[in-house]
Amino acid sequence: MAAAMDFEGFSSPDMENGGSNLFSPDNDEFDVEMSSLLSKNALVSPNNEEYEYLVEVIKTRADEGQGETIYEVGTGEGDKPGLKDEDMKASIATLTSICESLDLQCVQLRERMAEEGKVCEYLLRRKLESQDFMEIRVAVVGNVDAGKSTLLGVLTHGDLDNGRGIARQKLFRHKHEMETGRTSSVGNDILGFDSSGNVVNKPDHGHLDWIKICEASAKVVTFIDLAGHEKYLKTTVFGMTGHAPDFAMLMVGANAGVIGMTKEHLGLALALNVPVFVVVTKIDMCPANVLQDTLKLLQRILKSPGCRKIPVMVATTDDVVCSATNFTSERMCPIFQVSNVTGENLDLLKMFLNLLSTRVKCNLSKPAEFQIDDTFSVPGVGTVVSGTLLQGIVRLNDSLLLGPDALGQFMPMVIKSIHRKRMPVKEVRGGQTASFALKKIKRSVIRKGMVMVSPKLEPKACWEFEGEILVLHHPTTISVRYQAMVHVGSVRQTATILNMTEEHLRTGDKAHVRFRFIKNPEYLKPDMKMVFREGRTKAVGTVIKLYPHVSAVAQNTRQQRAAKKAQEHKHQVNPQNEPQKPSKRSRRVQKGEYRSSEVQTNGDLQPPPDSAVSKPPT
Ligand SMILES: Nc1nc2c(ncn2[C@@H]2O[C@H](COP(=O)(O)OP(=O)(O)OP(=O)(O)O)[C@@H](O)[C@H]2O)c(=O)[nH]1
Repeated sequence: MAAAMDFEGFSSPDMENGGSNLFSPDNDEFDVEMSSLLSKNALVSPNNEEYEYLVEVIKTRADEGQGETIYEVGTGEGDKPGLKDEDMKASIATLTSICESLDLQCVQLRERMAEEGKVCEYLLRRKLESQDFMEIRVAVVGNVDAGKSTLLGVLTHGDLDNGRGIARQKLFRHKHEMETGRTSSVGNDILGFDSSGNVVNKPDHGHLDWIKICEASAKVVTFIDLAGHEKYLKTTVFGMTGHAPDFAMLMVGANAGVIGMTKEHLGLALALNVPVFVVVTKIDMCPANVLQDTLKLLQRILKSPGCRKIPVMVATTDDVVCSATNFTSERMCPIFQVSNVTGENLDLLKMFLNLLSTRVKCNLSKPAEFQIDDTFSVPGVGTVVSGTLLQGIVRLNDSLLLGPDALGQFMPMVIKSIHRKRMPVKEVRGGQTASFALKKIKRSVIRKGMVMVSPKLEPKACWEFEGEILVLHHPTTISVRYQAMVHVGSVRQTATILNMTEEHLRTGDKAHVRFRFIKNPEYLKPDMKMVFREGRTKAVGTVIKLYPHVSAVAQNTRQQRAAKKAQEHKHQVNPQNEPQKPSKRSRRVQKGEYRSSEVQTNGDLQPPPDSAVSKPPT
């Protein structure tokens, strides 16, 4: 039961989502007597025992795919692919009945003729409660004017563009963006799909109600719209690191081609291990020869030793199913050609987005770890932080630690309310983005790069860390004491090179480098991907070692004041009961280290009660 790969030069029997063979003998629960389950006829007329086993297998696959899987009917181990019409009918009936028992929606994706008959692929997607939905994050990158905002406007609002920027108007957030037509900040737009894969976005007078979209969706794709202009590169890098995208959508204007920041953005996605797919826009206004030149150059760049990608042109629904189910393999790079004005091929792109499955394994059993990417002050609510829950589960009223502050300390805080895509919820799970309202925390104490973690993690901040880096570009040489901006997760801070394994680094060099943040200690973890940049200088790499700073948990100021007051009160009531530790000077006086003339009669130098000096000071 393996999905066939139609693409030249690319065959991956070991696919992560669709077509993976769960009946393989490696499966622990595999029973040798059930070898019939490996056959393409497994679903034709299973007996009770076989049926139960099939239910279990499909349930496991759906669980592993966070609620969905792609299932192929008509292929089997050692069999020539294809089923006769009658057998296919019986198989589909069995599959439908299994899906009903598991509350899965079963939608046919494609049917093809193989050697011995038909092969069909189905999307099995769990029908989720209105409060729950799967989440995919797609970073949208590409050079200025490639059509990023326009495509997002068209996809999320359903109306085509006029070629003069009408679709993007719905997305701009700042007045200057309206005036210049340029995106400058990280923006989010959502596209919801129901369990059958239909788009649920229904704008009301141009306005999208996020809560309605989420309630009607089984899967929500969040687009992280990043700026294309070089002067906003810092924001773009932050979007790619701080917003933890599952995929990157690289946009290329067909007529302009691979220009400006296109290669830069592609390199960034590659460095951060984010799988990329390409969307070539404006095919309605581009002469055929120019389009061909753009596609040729694009393919050449993707195949080059620096990228090592396998470009796949997506032109049919078959191509969509194959590329979506094999996309997480990271080496494959699907290429779409669309027009935001005529709508050509937008259906293929939507189908592809609907089939994408999240890359991030959400470790729900691990202690919670939330990466903050923004803060807000909401009237009547207070301080709100937004970001991504990297692991664990966070529920209402949970106590977490917020930090690190400038001293590297973490402050206890309580979750007052939770929103997912503006919808109030009771909990959020690993891999999902959310906003939390925090009890009694001022917005001014929070900065980007801070985290909120479970106290079980015993978080430690670090001023210094070691990274294994590769210099992608530097006009001269990098040496010790060089300073540049480090991006790791949502951390964005200047760091100095303290030392490194090479004396100097030039373009193309690799080294182990020890960095020190200049302003605040930060919460990092080994294996995080990092970008180190300043102007045109760029290095990418991985955090390999941390030098942890203090691991203190700060009391919040109100608690501190209350504790201090209680202490003072105790002393006033009966100061003799709990003598204070004598000062260094009074201890010396006690030991006769000072001459009597030096002894003054202020309280500090009064001989303390015996109990306080019973032990020699250490
Ligand atoms: N004819 C045609 N015009 C398009 C298409 N897509 C976008 N445009 C036009 O191209 C121009 C630029 O599009 P934008 O969406 O602003 O480009 P962008 O990539 O978001 O640019 P930045 O936000 O500055 O990074 C607008 O005038 C759009 O109307 C298309 O498929 N066909």
